[in-house]
Amino acid sequence: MAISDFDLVFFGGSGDLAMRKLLPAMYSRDVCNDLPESSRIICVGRDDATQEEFLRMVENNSKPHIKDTVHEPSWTRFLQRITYVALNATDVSTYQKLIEALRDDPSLTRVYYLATPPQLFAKICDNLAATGLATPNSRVVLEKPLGRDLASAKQINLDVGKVFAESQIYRIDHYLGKETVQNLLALRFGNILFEPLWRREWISDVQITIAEKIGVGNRLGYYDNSGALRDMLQNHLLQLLCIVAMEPPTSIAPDAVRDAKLQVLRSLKRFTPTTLSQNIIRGQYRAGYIDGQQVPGYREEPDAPKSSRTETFVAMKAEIDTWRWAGVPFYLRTGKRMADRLAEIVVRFKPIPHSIFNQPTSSFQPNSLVIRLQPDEGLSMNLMAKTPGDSMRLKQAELELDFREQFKAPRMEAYERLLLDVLRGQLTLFMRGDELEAAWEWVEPILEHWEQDDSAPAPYTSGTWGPAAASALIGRDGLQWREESLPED
Ligand SMILES: NC(=O)C1=CN([C@@H]2O[C@H](COP(=O)(O)OP(=O)(O)OC[C@H]3O[C@@H](n4cnc5c(N)ncnc54)[C@H](OP(=O)(O)O)[C@@H]3O)[C@@H](O)[C@H]2O)C=CC1
Ligand SMILES: O=C1O[C@H](COP(=O)(O)O)[C@@H](O)[C@H](O)[C@H]1O
Repeated sequence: MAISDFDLVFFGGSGDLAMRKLLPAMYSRDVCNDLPESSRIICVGRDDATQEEFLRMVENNSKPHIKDTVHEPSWTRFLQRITYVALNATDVSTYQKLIEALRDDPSLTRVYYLATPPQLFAKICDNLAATGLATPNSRVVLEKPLGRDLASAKQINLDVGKVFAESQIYRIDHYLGKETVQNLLALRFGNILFEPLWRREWISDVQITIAEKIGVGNRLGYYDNSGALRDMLQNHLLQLLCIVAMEPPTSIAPDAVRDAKLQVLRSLKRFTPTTLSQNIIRGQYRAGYIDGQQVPGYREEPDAPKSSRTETFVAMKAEIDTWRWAGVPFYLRTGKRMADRLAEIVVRFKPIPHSIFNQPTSSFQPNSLVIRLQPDEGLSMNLMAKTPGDSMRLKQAELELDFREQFKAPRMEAYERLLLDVLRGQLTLFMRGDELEAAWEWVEPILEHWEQDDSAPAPYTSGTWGPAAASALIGRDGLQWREESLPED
């Protein structure tokens, strides 16, 4: 679908996110000729920089983050789209500068992307309304964190909802922009093969892992107040779980998909005092080695509180109380400074009921489907196959689908896809307000439990797969995390 002419305003346009992700994403789409000729990008910050100074900042801080070789004429054209506006987003009297930078044409799409601390969302929306900028043709994009608990998420929904209709609000979860996540929809609902098996009768368990090698980097101020549960699990992991577990939506229309995801979130089994302590593990990284380089522990990171109890790792066993999923454990895990950068979903099927071969049933690895999001994007299906030769020996073999190899198409970063969707007015890959609240509602008892529990997160050495307790969590059910079940190289 073609994009019509737009003015895109990045509040926080001078910040880290805009420089590292948003502007490079817009350049990448521009170079592919996805943006209308006259469309404009307005970057807002407080700093009194001139247009020239700001463009130098973009040159120095944003251009290096473009993945492909920069095509200089396209880069020059891209810079010409950008206007820098210095204003204090909380001071309505400064918005005149923004009014002057915007084109006064109701046929244009107008997008306000709030890449600022969330404490500014309400004030920015109020000020946009007060200055007549919250027009019916405008859209607002909200960056995470979308709250730090249920009450603050509700407040954001309320504040933004006073000015913009739900159909104008785009809540970003960049995992939904990842190619494989959308491919999961294609796999489940574009094929007849999987859906009949996609249920408790055939699936034994599901593992979802997002492991990172990086530590907190320069985001300690934010992260120490957040932790892995708020930063990754409440949003990215739960969104992945929803797409794996949801009932077939009637179409790909935004509300059809979002209704189906909401149903999953509302069906997640609530934790009890017992399951809260048994089924959730939190950890914090200690010094160790990543790719042969020594790295400090979380508490030794610059500015980290020496006795911080913020979790940099979380693993849990979740369950979904529906006919389709009752009794199927969903193991979720995420952490920083882990052994590898890896994001994957592993769907394990039940074992065969009886062996007709001269091999015991226990020698048959149950089939599993591995959906890889990172580092590469693809699927692998593990099957039992006959080994070559004159004896009937069966061994595990892999059917592999590498999306990039298969389609030979250039890769699109998540932010590129999501920004295009905002500009097209396509809401399917964005969270609705009630989804956001349902996710917080489920997570909140965990946060409360940890607040009352004065024990520290389990330490784990950087460069490992997390605390031993995470292996014990899944081991209790006679299972292993996928990497633990793979043969050593
Ligand atoms: N950085 C990242 O990788 C990610 C960040 N986020 C979230 O995005 C948001 C922004 O993050 P990030 O870019 O890292 O933060 P930065 O601190 O780097 O940037 C904040 C931006 O907001 C602007 N800003 C702050 N207060 C005002 C104000 N009163 N008026 C106008 N502009 C203002 C700053 O402008 P100036 O400095 O000129 O005042 C700056 O452009 C945060 O909520 C963060 O949690 C989410 C995902 C990833
Ligand atoms: O939202 C976030 O995601 C990143 C990980 O994203 P990825 O696309 O690189 O997997 C994480 O590092 C960050 O802490 C979190 O805020």
